Amino acid sequence: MAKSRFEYVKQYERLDRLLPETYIVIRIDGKGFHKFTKKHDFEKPNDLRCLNLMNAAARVVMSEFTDIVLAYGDSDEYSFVWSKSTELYERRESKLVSHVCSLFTSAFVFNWPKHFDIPLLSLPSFDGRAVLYPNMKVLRDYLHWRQVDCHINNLYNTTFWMLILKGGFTNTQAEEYLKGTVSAEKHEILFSKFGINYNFEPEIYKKGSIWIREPIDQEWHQQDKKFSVKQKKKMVLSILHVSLIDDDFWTSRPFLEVLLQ
Ligand SMILES: Nc1nc2c(ncn2[C@@H]2O[C@H](COP(=O)(O)OP(=O)(O)OP(=O)(O)O)[C@@H](O)[C@H]2O)c(=O)[nH]1
Ligand SMILES: [Mg+2]
Ligand SMILES: [Mg+2]
Repeated sequence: MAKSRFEYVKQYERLDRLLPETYIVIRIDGKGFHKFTKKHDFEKPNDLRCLNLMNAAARVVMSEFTDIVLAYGDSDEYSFVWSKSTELYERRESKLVSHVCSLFTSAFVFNWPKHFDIPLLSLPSFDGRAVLYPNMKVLRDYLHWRQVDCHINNLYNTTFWMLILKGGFTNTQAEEYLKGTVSAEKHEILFSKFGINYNFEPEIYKKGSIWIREPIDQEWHQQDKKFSVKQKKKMVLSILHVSLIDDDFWTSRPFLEVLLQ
């Protein structure tokens, strides 16, 4: 078929194939969730309904894109880690990022009524970015970074909101009170003022959530070779709230590194 004289405009499009043989991480983050959570009167500092909804939306994304091996989420963000060898959409960044973002958002909206008994009062949206990591060390350090961030924020927010909700502090007073305090001091404030042992706080708040694709057959847990497509299709998605920084997370699940290849 003859090309139209307008066809030349295609040349203006940009190639955006992501570097091969690198781990792709797509991180999405809620737009203006400070305002969104206020509007929907979320519980402070953690609203379990929202965390469950975020986890449900992440599960939808992982079910749709089987080259995502694991995902880590906390607060209003989620990181999706793809196998190094994925060739989905020829690794085109805009295709991958926009699909993940829009599917996550529609799953969040679609599943809202299952988690909240109030209607949605504004339209949530999520930004997205792809970052490439060249080896397992940096990939693991990336996940550690997000989990440490979750821990630091949660310890701060738990102490901050206790001071306000139970301690009678104003926002400004609580902020001033916590300025410059280290972790141990926040633990101490929680314990001495409110009788809270931070270590006993729910793991989902302290560690965030991790979805993994997991073989159901125990033998596959030991496998150090590649998985067949048939085996991959039979895998299940499991959610965990554990330390990613622990070597144990990886050594007890050797199939993850195989899937990530
Ligand atoms: N009360 C409450 N607030 C939450 C919860 N989860 C997230 N948030 C709010 O969402 C915000 C997320 O932080 P950010 O992603 O840095 O900020 P943002 O307002 O979404 O702004 P942008 O991401 O830059 O668009 C937090 O600062 C909280 O205000 C929750 O479970 N309960
Ligand atoms: Mg946000
Ligand atoms: Mg955020």
